[in-house]
Amino acid sequence: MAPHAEVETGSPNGDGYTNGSSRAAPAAPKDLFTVSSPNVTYTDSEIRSKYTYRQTMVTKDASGKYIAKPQETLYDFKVDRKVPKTGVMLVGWGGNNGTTVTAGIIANRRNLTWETREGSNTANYYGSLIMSSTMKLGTDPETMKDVNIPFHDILPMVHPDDLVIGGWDISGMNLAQAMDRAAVLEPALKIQVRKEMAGMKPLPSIYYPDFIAANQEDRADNVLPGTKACMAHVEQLRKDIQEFKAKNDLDKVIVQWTANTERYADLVPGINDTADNLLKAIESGHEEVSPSTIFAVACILEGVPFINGSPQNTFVPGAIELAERHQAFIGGDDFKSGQTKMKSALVDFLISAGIKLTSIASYNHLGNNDGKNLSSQRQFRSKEISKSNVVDDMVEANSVLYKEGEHPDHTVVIKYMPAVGDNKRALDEYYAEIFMGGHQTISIFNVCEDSLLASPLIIDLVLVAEMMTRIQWKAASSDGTATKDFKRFHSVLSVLSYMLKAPLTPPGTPVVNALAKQRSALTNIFRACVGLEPESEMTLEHKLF
Ligand SMILES: NC(=O)c1ccc[n+]([C@@H]2O[C@H](COP(=O)([O-])OP(=O)(O)OC[C@H]3O[C@@H](n4cnc5c(N)ncnc54)[C@H](O)[C@@H]3O)[C@@H](O)[C@H]2O)c1
Ligand SMILES: O=P([O-])([O-])O[C@@H]1[C@@H](O)[C@H](O)[C@@H](O)[C@H](O)[C@@H]1O
Repeated sequence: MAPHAEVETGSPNGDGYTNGSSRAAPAAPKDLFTVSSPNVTYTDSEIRSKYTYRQTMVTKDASGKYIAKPQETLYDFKVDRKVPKTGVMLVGWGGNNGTTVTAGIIANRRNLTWETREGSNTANYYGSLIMSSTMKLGTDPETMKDVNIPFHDILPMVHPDDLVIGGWDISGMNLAQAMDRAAVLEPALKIQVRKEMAGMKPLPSIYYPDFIAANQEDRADNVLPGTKACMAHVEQLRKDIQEFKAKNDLDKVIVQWTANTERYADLVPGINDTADNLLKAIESGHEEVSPSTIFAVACILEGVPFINGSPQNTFVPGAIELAERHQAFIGGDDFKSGQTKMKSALVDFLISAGIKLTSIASYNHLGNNDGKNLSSQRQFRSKEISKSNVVDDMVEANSVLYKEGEHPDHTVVIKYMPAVGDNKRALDEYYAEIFMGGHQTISIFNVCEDSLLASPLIIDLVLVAEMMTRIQWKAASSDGTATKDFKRFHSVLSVLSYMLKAPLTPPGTPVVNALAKQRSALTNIFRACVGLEPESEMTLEHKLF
């Protein structure tokens, strides 16, 4: 993996920041590969590629027969090679995920090891697609074997060790105290990061009690004045971001919501249906504007990518329109960490194998604060939606098994059981019809250590969102004439879908939940940026000889 800058351990200054100002700028990573092609050029600052995007457009003739027509579109991609000094601000920084990902990055940066009863552990980024998975670069012509590279090396991405971390929380505990409260990490690890984390204190946040469970009130001792939307809150959050960026001498900031799951906001015409109405609603203090939407608006106006790791409908239509207006990046919803990640792979396998899944029963219980918040029906409803819709695209794509509107029974249950803490238990039963009236029953018992599964996703979401800010494209029209200037991808980053249960997509575009398809999309978009063809498993070189 490309080396990254040796950085000092930020000596915290206690006001919600690690002291990034003394940190060295990330060294320019040494390229693991270059592409030798007339369609790809490298300069010190950019990678340029000409990429032919091949699709098959399908129409119907008068008789109703499909007509499949191959179509090619030539794109120019431009990638900024300069890896920026990047900070991440977590909303809910003092939570289980926030403290765990912070400790994890510190431990990796310092290459810590710690003893447990099973033996010695060394810091790693397992569970991060970007940091711990590989992709096939190509084939060795001598051996005809695959050449695989670390996913992180396909494009000049930020290294998580170099991330500067800050954020907000309605709980005023410093990160060391909050790490103890979370009860996720081993004492032998905690003791090594405690000093640094003790100096990290979340910034006060906005708290509108009606949006999260009432049982969260006892944590809310670090809040800004005001319990409903106002433009002062938007401006304060923008100021927080500006100060974090300046104090830590950052080039980029990414903001992620890993705070509690909120209830859904009602979609109210004239209030949150358009960008202008949403801004007016904030001005007027409308009670249907949630804290997460306030954070989204602040980030959009500040030009900072905002990602929602929880299931609520943060991105009301007005927020999406505002993001499009400002060409700001947004992404969400709801980290896909354990039970649902498994589901989005297993359901894809079953249905694409022609097995008719007829029911899915997903039960899970957990004992962390997330579970406590989700014990409230309105907050659970947000999660139930995101956990239930994950099979829709796979079912709808198979008209052989399912008639129009037909789908498997699907139930989701979440219970709060304090005893198990962060070690969520997921129990699933998949019931399917198979050949000639047979049935297949798959029962899974899956202990998901929630925060240790979610933390690598938080990192991947930051790395991919930041990378997307350095990629631009323009399309040569089908007649080959050059078209408009370079522009960024659409504001809604559906490319983040692999890490999310309920992927947000540009209005009117389809939602893909199948895990393999999501990974393939991310992989092949990044490959296209360096002029490489999509990964194909055809391996004709092994078949046609
Ligand atoms: N595997 C996972 O852990 C996982 C997977 C998918 C989604 N999620 C979602 O991620 C979120 C965080 O999970 P967690 O386990 O860290 O929960 P947590 O309850 O431990 O942490 C949430 C934190 O948010 C803080 N908070 C609440 N409202 C806030 C506000 N308005 N501003 C700032 N801070 C606020 C709380 O004080 C708390 O510290 C939850 O919404 C959860 O549903 C978690
Ligand atoms: O990602 P996943 O394991 O399917 O879903 C999880 C739920 O099972 C769990 O109840 C909830 O607390 C987590 O926030 C997460 O959403």
